[in-house]
Amino acid sequence: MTPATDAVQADTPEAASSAPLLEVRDLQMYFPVKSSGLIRRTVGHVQAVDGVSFQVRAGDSLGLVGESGCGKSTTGRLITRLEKPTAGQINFEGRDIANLGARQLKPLRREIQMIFQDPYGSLNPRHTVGTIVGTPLAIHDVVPKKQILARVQELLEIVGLNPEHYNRYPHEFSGGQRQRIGIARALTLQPKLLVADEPVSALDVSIQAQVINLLQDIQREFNIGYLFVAHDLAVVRHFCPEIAVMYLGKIVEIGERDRIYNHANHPYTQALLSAVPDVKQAAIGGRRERIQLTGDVPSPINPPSGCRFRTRCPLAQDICAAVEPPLIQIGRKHKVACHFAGELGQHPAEPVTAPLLGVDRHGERLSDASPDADLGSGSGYGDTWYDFPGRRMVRGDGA
Ligand SMILES: Nc1ncnc2c1ncn2[C@@H]1O[C@H](COP(=O)(O)OP(=O)(O)OP(=O)(O)O)[C@@H](O)[C@H]1O
Repeated sequence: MTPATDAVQADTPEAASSAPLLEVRDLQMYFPVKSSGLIRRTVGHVQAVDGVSFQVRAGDSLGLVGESGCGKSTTGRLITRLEKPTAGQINFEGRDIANLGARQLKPLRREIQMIFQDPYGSLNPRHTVGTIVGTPLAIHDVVPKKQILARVQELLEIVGLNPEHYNRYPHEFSGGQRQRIGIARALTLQPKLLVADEPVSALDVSIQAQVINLLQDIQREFNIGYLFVAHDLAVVRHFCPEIAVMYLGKIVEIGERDRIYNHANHPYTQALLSAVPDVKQAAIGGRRERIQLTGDVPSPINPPSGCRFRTRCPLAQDICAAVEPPLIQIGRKHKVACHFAGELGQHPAEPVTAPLLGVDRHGERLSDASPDADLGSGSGYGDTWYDFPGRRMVRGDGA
C-alpha cells in the first residue's frame, strides 16, 4: 500500500467561512473514583469524555449521538460550564472559557443556555411559570423590574403558550407544554448557543415533532447555534446538518448529515443506523438489516486498549487492540476513527490507517516508516483529506 501525497484543495466557500461560535478542542473529563472507608483515596477515574473536538457555527446545529453512558451529557454540561473540564479548550466566540471562575462565568451564562431532557424535573414545581421564566431576567438585570412580566408573556407567546398562563404552575401543563416552558426559560437571556440535552426523548412521539419544529423556528429567528444531544440517530436527522457519533468518551465519526446517514464508515455508526427505521427502504418493501452489537459497553473506568469499540466490533483485528485509531478526515466534511474504515459491506481487509501511523497490519511500529504527522484531528475540517479508492490510502478529493 503506497500512501500518495498529492493534496487537493477543497476550494469551497465553506472552507473560507467565518470563525465558529463554539470550538471545542481535546476536551477531557475524568471523574475521580474514590475508595470507601475513612481515607477516601482516588483509586481510578471515570473517563467520561476523552479528547473530544468539534465546532458549532452561529445558527447551525451539531447533533451528538451515542448509547447511554458514552459521555454526551457530560460534554453538554462542560460546554455550559456546569462542570469544569479536566483538560481541553472550550473556545466560545474565540475565548477559552474552560477554566473561568464563577464570577467570570456570570456574563457567559446569558450566552450559553441548556434545555434538559426532563421538562418536569428541571422546573421548580413550587414556582409559577412567570417566576421560572422571569427569574433569569431579574438576576441578570436584563430589563427593568416593571417590564419583566411583559417580557415573560412575550416569551410564552414565542414558544406557543398562552401568555395569560404565567400564573400557573408546571403541573398544570402537559409534557410538551412543560418543555416549551423550559425552552422559554432558556431563551430569556437571548443566548447565542443552546445545548439541548435529549429535549424530546421524554415526550410522546406526536409532541416530539412540534417541539423540534419550535426549536427550529427559534433557531432561524434568533440565529442560535445548537448542540443537540440525543441517543439515537432518528431524532437528530431532521434537525442537524452535522452529526458526531460518540462511543465511550470519544468521537468515532463526525460529518455532514448525508455522509453519516448514507456513507457511514464506522462500524459503530453503521450499527446505530441499522436500528433507525428507513422510510425510503420501507417504501420499496425492503428493510435495513439490523446489526446487533454483542456484549455490553465496557466500563469507562478501564476502557479497552487501542480502539475502545474493538470489544464489540465485528471487524476487530490485532491492530485495534494495539493502536488507537486517530480521527481521520476522509471527505470534505467527514472524519472517522477506524483502522478498517469503509462503507457497510466494503470494509477493507487491511488496516487503512497503518501506512499513516507507520505500523504494520498488527500495529507493530515499523522502524523505517515515516508516520504522517498531520492526520487532520483538529476541531474542524481541513481543506485536504484522505480518500480510499480501491482501499488505497491517498490524499484526494473524494466527496
Ligand atoms: N458526576 C459524575 N461522577 C462520576 N461519574 C460520572 C459523573 N457524571 C457522569 N459520569 C459517568 O460518565 C459516563 C458518561 O456519562 P454521561 O451522562 O455523560 O453519558 P451519556 O452519553 O449522556 O448517557 P445518558 O444518555 O444515559 O445520559 C458514565 O459512565 C457516567 O456514569
